[in-house]
Amino acid sequence: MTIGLPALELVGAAIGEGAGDSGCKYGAQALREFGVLRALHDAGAAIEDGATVVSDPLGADERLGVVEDFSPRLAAAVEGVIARGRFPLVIGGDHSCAVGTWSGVAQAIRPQGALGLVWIDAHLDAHTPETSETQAPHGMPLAALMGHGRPGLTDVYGWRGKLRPEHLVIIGARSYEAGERALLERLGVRVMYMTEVQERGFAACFQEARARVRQGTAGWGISFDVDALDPADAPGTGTPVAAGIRLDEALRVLESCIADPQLKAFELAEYNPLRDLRGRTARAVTALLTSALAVQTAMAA
Ligand SMILES: NC(=[NH2+])NCCC[C@H](N)C(=O)O
Repeated sequence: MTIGLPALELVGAAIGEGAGDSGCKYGAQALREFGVLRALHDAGAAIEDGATVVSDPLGADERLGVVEDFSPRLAAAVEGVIARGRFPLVIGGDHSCAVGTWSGVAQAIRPQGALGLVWIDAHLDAHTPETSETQAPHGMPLAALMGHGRPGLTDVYGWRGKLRPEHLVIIGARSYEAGERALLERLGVRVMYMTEVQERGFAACFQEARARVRQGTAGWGISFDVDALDPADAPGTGTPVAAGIRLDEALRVLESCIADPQLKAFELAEYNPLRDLRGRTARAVTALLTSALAVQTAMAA
C-alpha cells in the first residue's frame, strides 16, 4: 500500500438491460472471478470488495424503466463509498450505469463544488429518447447527466444538471448519430473525436482533457468504456467499433491517475464476458485498472 493514496472499494453495477446485448450485466462478476481485486492488491493498491447493485428487469415494463429503478440505488452505493472516505471503482454493467455512478459522485461532492468528467468511449452516449434510433439507454447517460432526457434519469436526488457541459470532455468517439452530436454541439461540449486522437496521440488529448475538467470543479472522474479500445485488444464488448485507442498507449497514459487527489472515482463500463475471447479483454481491462489505480512503489530490499 502506498501512503497517502485513498483506499479503493469496488462497486459492481450489474445491469445489462441498457444495451442491446445484455451480457455486460455479468461484467463485474466475471472480472472478480478473473482476479481483478488480487491484481490491484498485488500492484500495491489498498482495495476491498464492496456492494453489487443489481438491476431488476422484472420490476419495469421497459428498458428505461429498469435504468430508472437502478440509477438511484447505484448512486446511493457510490455516495456511501465516498462518505466512508474511500474511492469508488465502479465496474459495469452497460454504460447506462454512468447515470447512477456520477449522480452519486456529484451528490457527494456537491457541498464543495461541481463535478468534472473525462469520458473515454467510441460513442457519444448523448441521446435523449427523442433522438435515439435504438432507444437503448446505454446511448443516453451523458445527456441525462447534463439534464436532458427522462426525469427518472435526470432528476436522481431531486436535482438536475449533475454535470455541466463545460466540465465534460469526451475522448475517442467514432460512432454516433446526428441527434446526439447536435445536442453536444449546442451545449458546447468538447469532443475529441478519434481522428483527433490519431493526430495528436491519446496522451496529449488526455492531458488537455484532464486540465479542462479540473478547472472550476471540486473533483473529477474517469468513465472508461471498454469499446474505446481497439477491438483487436479488447473484443469483449457489445458494440465494438474498429480503429480505437490501443491498449499499450492507454496503459501508459492512464498510469497512476489515482495519485491526483482531485480524482474522485473511476468507472469501467461495457465489459461483456460473453463476447470475450480467451480472456483477452479481461486481461486488458485488469491491466488498465492496475495501471490507473495502483502506484508502483520501489520497494527497498
Ligand atoms: N455505451 C455504449 N456502448 N453505447 C452505444 C450506443 C450506440 C448507439 N449510438 C445507440 O444509441 O444505440
